[in-house]
Amino acid sequence: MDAEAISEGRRRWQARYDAARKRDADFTTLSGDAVDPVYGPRPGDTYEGFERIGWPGEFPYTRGLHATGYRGRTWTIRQFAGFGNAEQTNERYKMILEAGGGGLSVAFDMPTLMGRDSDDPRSLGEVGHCGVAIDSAADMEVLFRDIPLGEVTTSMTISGPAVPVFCMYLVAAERQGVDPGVLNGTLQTDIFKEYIAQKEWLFQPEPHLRLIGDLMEHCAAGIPAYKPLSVSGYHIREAGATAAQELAYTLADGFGYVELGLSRGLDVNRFAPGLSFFFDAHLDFFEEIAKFRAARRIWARWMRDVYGATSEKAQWLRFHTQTAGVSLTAQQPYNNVVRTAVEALAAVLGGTNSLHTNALDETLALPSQQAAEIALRTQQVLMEETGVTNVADPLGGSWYVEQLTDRIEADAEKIFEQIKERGTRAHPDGQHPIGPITSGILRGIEDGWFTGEIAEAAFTYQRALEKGDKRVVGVNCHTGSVTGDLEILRVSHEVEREQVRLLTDRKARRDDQRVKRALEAMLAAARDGSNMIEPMLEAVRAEATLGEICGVLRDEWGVYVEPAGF
Ligand SMILES: C[C@H](C(=O)O)C(=O)SCCNC(=O)CCNC(=O)[C@H](O)C(C)(C)COP(=O)(O)OP(=O)(O)OC[C@H]1O[C@@H](n2cnc3c(N)ncnc32)[C@H](O)[C@@H]1OP(=O)(O)O
Repeated sequence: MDAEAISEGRRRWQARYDAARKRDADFTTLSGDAVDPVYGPRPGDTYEGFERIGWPGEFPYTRGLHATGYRGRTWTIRQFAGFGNAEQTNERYKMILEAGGGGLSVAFDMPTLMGRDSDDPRSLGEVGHCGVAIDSAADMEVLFRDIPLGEVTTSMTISGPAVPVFCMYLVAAERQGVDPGVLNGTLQTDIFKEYIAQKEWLFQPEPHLRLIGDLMEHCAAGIPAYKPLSVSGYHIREAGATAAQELAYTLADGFGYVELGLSRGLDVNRFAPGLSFFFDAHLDFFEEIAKFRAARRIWARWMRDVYGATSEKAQWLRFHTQTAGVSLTAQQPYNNVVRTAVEALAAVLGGTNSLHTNALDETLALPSQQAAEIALRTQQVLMEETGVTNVADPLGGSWYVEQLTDRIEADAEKIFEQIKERGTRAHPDGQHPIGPITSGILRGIEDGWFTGEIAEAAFTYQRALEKGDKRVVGVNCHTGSVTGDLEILRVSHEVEREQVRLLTDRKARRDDQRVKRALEAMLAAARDGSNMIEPMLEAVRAEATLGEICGVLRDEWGVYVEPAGF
């Protein structure tokens, strides 16, 4: 790019920056020196390929979505939390908000994640263990007691039964007197990554995608600020994928949902802002920063050039990051605070919009109160003390980071080609039921391609670790010492007994006929192809349980069985 074009871009950025609101904060260095909000080539310099880097706040958004970077708004501190029953988790949320957490993030227990009630025989021993137990709208009400749903943005990590859980959230808002139309938050929903990596699916992919389409339609029409999909690379990475695989599979999944929206006749500029992303921040500091920068650039380009998005928000890739759970070690667990801080810094330098930092004891149990607080404070130390919020994309222009960004982008593009090619093999006539990328994803799930590729990458890493080529402190080098007693959070089995008692009591008090009629109406919608959200909401209002709703749909659509692979 020639010097004049670079200067022109800087002038555009400056105008945007000047017009935008900045936080009332000190943006000087620790020594008191002024720093610019962004740095770029010196006046008069040329820079080949600068259009791929650009300025924060403009296409292709490599350097961030906002001209002001974190000077306008810092990232959201969003700590993933939930355990025991709704009452206990509600207490933890109040602690998080009081300690300065910017938003909430619900972790559900395994029965809830699998669409089962607490009294289901398969739930035995799991109720309230890896998250909070939610059986019906009444639990959701307790979960958010004294927390104004119209004001706090809440993320819910749930995918198989995302839609009925979302309906419970809407009903909890109604019961608080909040208009559901003003809700802002995120539902994970992303089912592709369940088939690809995390394996918490319920139904066959096709009917499940139809249900997601209903959700997208409902939100685009009536809950404009809500993000009904958090397309997740985190679980793909944690299963052993490389950085480029994490990026490519996740963005491809995102393209799949865009194709789903388009196939339903929705306006891309209206529904695409409802797609957000969720990535892992692993330990290779620069590779992770490059991954985040490449993610924004690829997404913006595909959204504009392939899917015809013209509005800024429809081209934006917004993402939440969680530090890598898989990088934590049970050995010398206090070192995990350091690992998490480094990973969190990579996320911030990569311009994350929202962040969860893991607690040091998470390889052993759910976080204790103290470990959860240290994790939260880690973000606050980065935010308040280090100066990283002063300058947008401070590593932009680094030869290393720019080349890594280009390389990861090129690797991802190769993977998109492989996915597209699988789609062509599935539908050689070019008649894709949803879209070409979606056909490729569905074929890759069906024939175990994604799982195989991830397993291969995980195996390669494990072999390198065992040979000692890759080193982990406390595990295969510098072992011994740094011990100490950790307080371990244990969830009492009493929680399960109490939850089952509550559920039995609620079922005895509800109007069973109303529940039956509502479930039948929902089934009728499942069969006639009409949007299922309203009838599902009606069932939830009648206190139909999650297990009942998912049970009806399981019977109708069948459960998914994974193909065996070696
Ligand atoms: C591993 C575990 C498991 O499975 O067990 C999990 O999955 S845990 C998974 C947990 N998942 C999560 O927690 C997902 C969290 N995701 C989210 O919160 C969202 O989807 C998100 C990534 C888009 C972040 O949303 P957010 O509200 O926190 O942050 P945003 O970036 O959207 O910022 C909020 C508003 O401020 C605006 N804003 C932000 N920065 C600026 C700036 N510098 N200048 C001007 N405006 C700004 C945004 O445009 C937006 O407004 P406007 O909206 O008007 O544009």
